[in-house]
Amino acid sequence: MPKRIPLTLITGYLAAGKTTLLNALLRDASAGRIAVVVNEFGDVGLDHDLIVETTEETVLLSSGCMCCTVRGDLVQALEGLFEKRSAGKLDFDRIVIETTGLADPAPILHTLIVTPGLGAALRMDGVVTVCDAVNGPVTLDRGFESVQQVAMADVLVLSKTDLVTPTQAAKFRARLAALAPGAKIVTASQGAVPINELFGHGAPDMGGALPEAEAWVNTPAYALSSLPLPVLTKPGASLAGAGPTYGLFGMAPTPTPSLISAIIPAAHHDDRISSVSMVFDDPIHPIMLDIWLETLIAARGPDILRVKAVIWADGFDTPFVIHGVQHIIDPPIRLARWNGTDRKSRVVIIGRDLPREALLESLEVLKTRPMVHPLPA
Ligand SMILES: Nc1nc2c(ncn2[C@@H]2O[C@H](COP(=O)(O)OP(=O)(O)OP(=O)(O)O)[C@@H](O)[C@H]2O)c(=O)[nH]1
Repeated sequence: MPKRIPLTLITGYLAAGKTTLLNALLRDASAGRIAVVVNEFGDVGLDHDLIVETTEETVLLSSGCMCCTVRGDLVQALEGLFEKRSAGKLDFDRIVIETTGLADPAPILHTLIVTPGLGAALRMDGVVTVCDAVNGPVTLDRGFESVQQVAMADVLVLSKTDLVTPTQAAKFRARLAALAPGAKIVTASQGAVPINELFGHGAPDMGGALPEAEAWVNTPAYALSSLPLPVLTKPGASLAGAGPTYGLFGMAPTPTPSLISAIIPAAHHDDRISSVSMVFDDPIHPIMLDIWLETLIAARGPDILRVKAVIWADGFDTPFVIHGVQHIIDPPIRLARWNGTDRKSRVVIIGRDLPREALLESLEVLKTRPMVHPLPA
């Protein structure tokens, strides 16, 4: 099977410093051959002009915000890059997409996973969110889009720290770390960031091994996180009472907006993000994994920002990596190597308006075995 091309998504709110980061990246000879897709909202593709190293490999999308209207264009642009590569007209080692400041990364990742052909040709190598130390705090207060961009990130690039005091920068950094406990935070000076800090943060591919997988899921970071998270289920609801319907979340599958706004204070967007993690010492039964995933997706698919998991399944001698966005789960990738002793499975879920306690309870189902009913005599 040909090696999949790593794809990095650069996102971040308006004027956060995305193009500055991209330019610095393209100037760095150690970054390898990069094909770039830029999405500029509006009639004039300004960012394209601003990209100093404009090359054959740069594709500009300008018909709207990538997460809403131009998903077809995005697919075409990427397919076009691969066609030229196959025809020997250009070559690249990775693809970088710069979104507009308004983009929600979830549907973009979703498109990349579900599009036939692209899913097999591309490997998500990470969501990089640029956060501006000057306007970032206010931006997070004002718009939930920017909070989601932070929550989904594998890497957070802190820009414009030269324009704030060290105390302000540290306070902002702490807020980012609370929103995205598993993300790496790096500081950029005019976009300059060491390449190894930006790349290599996606789910490991087939040849991947345990350390990579552990770093990607990063359960310890989520275990330490102590965000004041909303609880939507009634206290004491438990899996045991859920019965054969597997109503793991103890609530209606689609909560009404009025219920959400009644329970979650709209003023503090950060509180709407929840993340949970769990480590399992024993192998997980594949049927229980299916049941859990299907239930999670059916009940709360649109609110799932990421599911990251390394699963040691009953009956397999190497683990699987699972990556999900919204209601789409990427086909599991079976890792080639494992260290032979640690057979722990790790699961992280990042979502919006999700009941944290109920999510944790739902994960308990992965410790159980399917019930086997004896056949009638
Ligand atoms: N002082 C300072 N300015 C920066 C830094 N990074 C970016 N800028 C400036 O911030 C402004 C916006 O940067 P861009 O890179 O265009 O931001 P963007 O996120 O691509 O903007 P949009 O595509 O319009 O959303 C530019 O004037 C940059 O020069 C930094 O680290 N320090």
